[in-house]
Amino acid sequence: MKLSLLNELRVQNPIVFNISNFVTVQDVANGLNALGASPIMSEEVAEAAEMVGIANAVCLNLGAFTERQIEQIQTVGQLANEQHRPLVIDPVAVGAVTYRKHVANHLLETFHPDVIRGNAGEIAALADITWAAKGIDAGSGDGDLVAIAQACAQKLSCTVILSGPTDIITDGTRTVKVMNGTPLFQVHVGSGDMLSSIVGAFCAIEPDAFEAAQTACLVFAAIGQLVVEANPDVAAGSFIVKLLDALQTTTVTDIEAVAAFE
Ligand SMILES: Nc1ncnc2c1ncn2[C@@H]1O[C@H](COP(=O)(O)OP(=O)(O)OP(=O)(O)O)[C@@H](O)[C@H]1O
Ligand SMILES: Cc1ncsc1CCO
Ligand SMILES: [Mg+2]
Repeated sequence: MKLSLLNELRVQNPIVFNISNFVTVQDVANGLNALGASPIMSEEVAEAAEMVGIANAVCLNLGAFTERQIEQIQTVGQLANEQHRPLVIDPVAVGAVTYRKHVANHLLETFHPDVIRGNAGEIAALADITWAAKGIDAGSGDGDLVAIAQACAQKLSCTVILSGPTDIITDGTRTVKVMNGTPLFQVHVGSGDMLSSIVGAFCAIEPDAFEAAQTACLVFAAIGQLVVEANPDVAAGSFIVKLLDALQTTTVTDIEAVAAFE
């Protein structure tokens, strides 16, 4: 685990270009900014090449696309591959809505992501494994989550993060589990979207996507856990405010004190 990447991120202030969704775009922008990266968003395909050109990483969130945005997402994904920018995909609700699964599968035939970050329902759907996803949430199933994440990584030849109470990070061969976090992440819509964009920020400074992904998961989950440990009465509303504060102020030493991974 390369936790020192957090210090490098704060020095390098990488630009992360996000196609976000209208629900959580502010969380994504402010989460990246607080942590020490430089977010930029765009919904216009005409500026796609220039946007990818200035970006150090690209994160494509499939949370609320329109037909027109599918074209933009495809163009940006292909440009990221051509211009060798690290590419992260967040396949929101592909386990619950078949249209989204078809679109995601089509997009993944047109470009290659370095990392896919989703919850159990989303990763199972991309791996074609049966799971009862529930809307944007993970839902329920009785499969082996490590096997599901590895199957998805092998099928799509990329690093996969299956997030939840334990985050599973795998490139299909190597696998790490991050046990930090807090259930409060689940009561803030956008926690997952923030994590996906932060994975992009770490990929901008670490060429090994598996290393970048696991560090991003530990940093984000541990910071959320530290917020709750320092503020036992925190609840849905104040959690996001304190989380943004902590993304800015938490140090590598603070994270090392609670880090739980294997
Ligand atoms: N029960 C839990 N306990 C601890 N941490 C959790 C729990 N559930 C989720 N997390 C953490 O929340 C973050 C977001 O992951 P999650 O799997 O909830 O994303 P998601 O389902 O895509 O969320 P979103 O609602 O934003 O789409 C991760 O850092 C994960 O470790
Ligand atoms: C609630 C919701 N609906 C579409 S995207 C989104 C935010 C989680 O990504
Ligand atoms: Mg999500």
